[in-house]
Amino acid sequence: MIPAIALQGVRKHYDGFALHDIDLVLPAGQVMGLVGVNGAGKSTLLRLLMGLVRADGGTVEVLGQRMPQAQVAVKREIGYASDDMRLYRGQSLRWHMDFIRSVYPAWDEAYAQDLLKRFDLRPQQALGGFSHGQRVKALLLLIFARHPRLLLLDEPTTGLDPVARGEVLDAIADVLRDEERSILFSSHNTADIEQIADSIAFLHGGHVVAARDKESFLDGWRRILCRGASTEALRRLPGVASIRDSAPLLEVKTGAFDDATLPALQALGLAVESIEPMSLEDIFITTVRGSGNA
Ligand SMILES: Nc1ncnc2c1ncn2[C@@H]1O[C@H](COP(=O)(O)OP(=O)(O)OP(=O)(O)O)[C@@H](O)[C@H]1O
Repeated sequence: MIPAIALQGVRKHYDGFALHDIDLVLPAGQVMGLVGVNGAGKSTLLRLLMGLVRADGGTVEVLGQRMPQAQVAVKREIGYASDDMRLYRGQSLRWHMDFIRSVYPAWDEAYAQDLLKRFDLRPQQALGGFSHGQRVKALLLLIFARHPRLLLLDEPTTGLDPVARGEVLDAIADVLRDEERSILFSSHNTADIEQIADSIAFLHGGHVVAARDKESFLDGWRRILCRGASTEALRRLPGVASIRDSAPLLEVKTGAFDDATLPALQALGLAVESIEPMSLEDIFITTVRGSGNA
């Protein structure tokens, strides 16, 4: 099946910032979470996918078509939510719904009505009077109700209160339940990503520092406490990303935990005291600190 997104060797340079050789594939029907701190390059990557900016090198394919060349055709199939999207503050949500309905034959009014209720939005109210959370939900409603094949959501949950966050995440999860839709969404909130993503990419300093499916991310990382001394051989063990000496124990974080890990530690004279899974947030921070891409 044609992937929803395929980036190969993509580069983009700005004064003081660059995206470096980005390779990323989002299979059709999956949700990918793009995690990165402020300024990591998340919005730039999404703009490249939308054809809003042109890459300096590499290839960008969206729904099987080259971007930005195919952007006119492909954009009809993409729902893009970001700060770049300008809604008319003086017009009501109903006005926006009618406008999009007139342009997109796939507009689903019953679904739009359902989302109005779930998001507790008043369609006659002018958008200028909406709170930030209401504006985000209005934008998502306008996108979701036209059933795009691919959703590109740039930090859809940032700045939302916990209730609104839950509503938005549930709505995103629902989009996938009914049909074969693909979603790429960015966030610096790892909890949101953990909740709904099938795969995760960490972006830092313009590099993809890790990209895997969620289960293998969580399965592969462990925090191991042991007794013994840190050595060069320990630092060189596959996957070891951080070693902290908090005497009398040594804390080792590894991203390549498997059956060989404990025998390897024992062979170095370390006595393992405990092995704990790691949260996605801890995995992200450890990966970023160890990436060398400040
Ligand atoms: N058009 C542009 N011209 C010059 N620099 C740019 C441009 N667009 C983005 N940048 C720079 O690229 C870097 C990455 O920005 P980007 O918005 O992609 O990051 P981000 O991960 O989305 O950050 P945030 O979480 O703060 O939104 C920043 O240093 C930004 O200043």
